[in-house]
This record gives sequence, structure tokens and C-alpha cells, in this order.
Amino acid sequence: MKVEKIMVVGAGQMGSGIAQVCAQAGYTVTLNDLKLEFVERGLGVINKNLSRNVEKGRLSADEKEEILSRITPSTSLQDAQAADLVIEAAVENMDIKTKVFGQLDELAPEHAILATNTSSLPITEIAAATNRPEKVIGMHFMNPVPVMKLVEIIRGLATADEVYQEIEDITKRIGKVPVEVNDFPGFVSNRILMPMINEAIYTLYEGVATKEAIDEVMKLGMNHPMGPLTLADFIGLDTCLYIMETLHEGFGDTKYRPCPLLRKYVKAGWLGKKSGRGFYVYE
Ligand SMILES: CC(=O)CC(=O)SCCNC(=O)CCNC(=O)[C@H](O)C(C)(C)COP(=O)(O)OP(=O)(O)OC[C@H]1O[C@@H](n2cnc3c(N)ncnc32)[C@H](O)[C@@H]1OP(=O)(O)O
Ligand SMILES: NC(=O)C1=CN([C@@H]2O[C@H](COP(=O)(O)OP(=O)(O)OC[C@H]3O[C@@H](n4cnc5c(N)ncnc54)[C@H](OP(=O)(O)O)[C@@H]3O)[C@@H](O)[C@H]2O)C=CC1
Repeated sequence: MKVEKIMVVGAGQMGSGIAQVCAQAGYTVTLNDLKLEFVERGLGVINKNLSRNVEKGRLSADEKEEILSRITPSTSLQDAQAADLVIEAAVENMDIKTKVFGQLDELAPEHAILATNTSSLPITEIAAATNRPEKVIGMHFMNPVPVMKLVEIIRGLATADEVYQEIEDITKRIGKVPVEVNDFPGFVSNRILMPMINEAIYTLYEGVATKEAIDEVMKLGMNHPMGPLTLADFIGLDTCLYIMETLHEGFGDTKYRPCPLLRKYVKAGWLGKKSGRGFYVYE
């Protein structure tokens, strides 16, 4: 059974980007979130991105409308009934993900693949919340989704070979490069990236330098496109904290302990760019 209809659960920064690239590749997409206002915010971002492509002459106005017409808003998981593939991009929290996967398992057709965009949580544990662990897989996009080429693909213990193959094919069809990695906390991307970001936060916490100086060192000295504190704001400090907690708990090693300053900011609701304030202030 070839995948034609994709449902994306969670219309935040990742979910909206995933819905955009899937619709651009010709898939019929349902974009789901808890409230219509969140779905509309996601659709607004997609509209803006596509308009920029029209302005730059990469897309005609008709093509833009066609892409948008392939995306249907949804606030009910019942809409999974029509999906061949569900890509979950809700918050990085195991309780929420297992609850969503349990419901999706009951609602989605038997043939449907259930993928998660989790950035660090065990795929095998998410799969165990369903009665179809062979059809559950990690499909980890990078932010911003329309720009970044990589998709980490992670098999759970029971993921079937044909499911892996289908997800690899879809990844290529949407213009991304698949890289297979094993099911360990943080996979490859966040096992390496997030301790660097956490260390940058410790560097600020211990007064080694200002936030601007830390970012400048990594940008100019290491050629990173964004400094680590700017990148943390961009990813979302809540997501950064969840990932560090997953690494800390998953490996049981104190080297992954989240910096207290990161915890403090998240408790204050300073979640980075998406909430208007993190290490920096955004309009
Ligand atoms: C946490 C996880 O689990 C995994 C992760 O995702 S970790 C995060 C991984 N991502 C990164 O590390 C991103 C690091 N930053 C960058 O690569 C760059 O700063 C950036 C691509 C975001 C912006 O690039 P830039 O050159 O500084 O800015 P800018 O010139 O405005 O943008 C470059 C292009 O990207 C596009 N772009 C930038 N931000 C965008 C966004 N949020 N959405 C869509 N497109 C975007 C711009 O439109 C522009 O496109 P064109 O050149 O085709 O016109
Ligand atoms: N940010 C990043 O750079 C990356 C993030 N990821 C992963 O992608 C996922 C989403 O992250 P991101 O998009 O940044 O987060 P956001 O906070 O931007 O978006 C998450 C969205 O999911 C919604 N949501 C929460 N619970 C449910 C639910 N039960 N059903 C449907 N929607 C729900 C949230 O609604 P509400 O606001 O009401 O909670 C919110 O709109 C996480 O697992 C994260 O780890 C992966 C790669 C990169």
C-alpha cells in the first residue's frame, strides 16, 4: 500500500514545517492540533513560507494555492481514520506521546504507519503503546524543516523492514536525505548537539562570558550559522530541557545534567523565540 494521505499531529514549528514539505511533494495532508487557533497559526507560517517562494520566483501563485489546498485543518484525532501515515510532532513528553500513539493505534487504518518526530525519546517505548509496533518508526526532521536536508530515521525494536523502506522513500520524495541511526537516547543529532548547547548555558551561568560573547565565539570561531544560545532559543528551551532530561535519565550519567539556568528559564515560561523571550527577547 503506497502512502498518499499523511496526517501530522501537532501544528507547532515542526508540525507545520513537516505538513508544508509533504504538501509540496504532492501528498494530501491533514494538519492536527488541540485547538483550531494552533492549526491556523501553523497554516499562517506555511502561507508565509510559500509566499516567499512565490516572491523569489520559485513557485507560481497557482502552485502555492494548490499546495495550500492539499492541507486540511483538523482538531480531532478521529481524522487519523483516513491516513496512510501519521507523523506525530506534539510536545517532547513521553506521557503525551504514548497517549497519542495509543489513540492513533485505535483510530488509524490497520495498514497505516505511525511515525514520531521525537528528538530524543525511545521509539521502542512509544511503539509499545500500540498494538502495531512493527509499523512504528522515528522520523526526525530538523528545524527549520523547509530548509534542513536531514531526516534521522530510527527503527524501534520491532519496526518492519518494509516500513523502514517506505519511510526512506517518502523522505527522499520530499527532498530530504535519510540517515539511519539506532534507538538510543537523543539518537545521533541530539546526543551531540544538546550537550554542547547545555554546556553553553553553563558557560553563561558560571559567568565565563556574556550570552552575546558565547554566541559570537561559536559563530566566528567554529563557523556555526547560529550561536548555541540563539539556537537554543530557536529550538525552544522546553524542548532543550526535555532532551537533556531524556539523555540524563537514559544514560544515567551526570555529564548530561541539565543546567539549572535552563530549568529556571523554562519554569519562568521563557521558552525562546516561540514565547517571545528566552536568552534573548523577540518582538
Ligand atoms: C532539536 C532537534 O531535535 C533537532 C534540530 O532541529 S536542531 C536545530 C538544527 N538547525 C540548525 O542548527 C539551524 C542553524 N541555523 C541555520 O542553519 C541558519 O541560521 C538558518 C537556515 C536557520 C537561517 O539561515 P540564514 O542564512 O542565517 O538566514 P536567511 O538568509 O534568512 O535564510 C536562509 C534561507 O533559509 C530560509 N529560512 C530561514 N529561516 C526559515 C524558517 N524558519 N522557515 C523556513 N525557511 C527559513 C530563508 O527563507 C532563506 O531561504 P532562501 O535562501 O531560499 O531565500
Ligand atoms: N524544535 C525543534 O528544533 C525540534 C523539535 N523536534 C520535536 O518535534 C516535536 C514538536 O516540537 P516543536 O514543534 O518544536 O514544538 P511546539 O511547541 O512548537 O509545538 C508542539 C505543538 O503540539 C501541540 N500538542 C501538544 N499536545 C498535543 C496533542 N496531544 N495532540 C496534538 N497536538 C498537541 C502543542 O499544543 P500546545 O501549545 O497546546 O501544547 C503545540 O501546538 C517535539 O517532539 C520535539 O522534540 C524535532 C526536531 C527539532
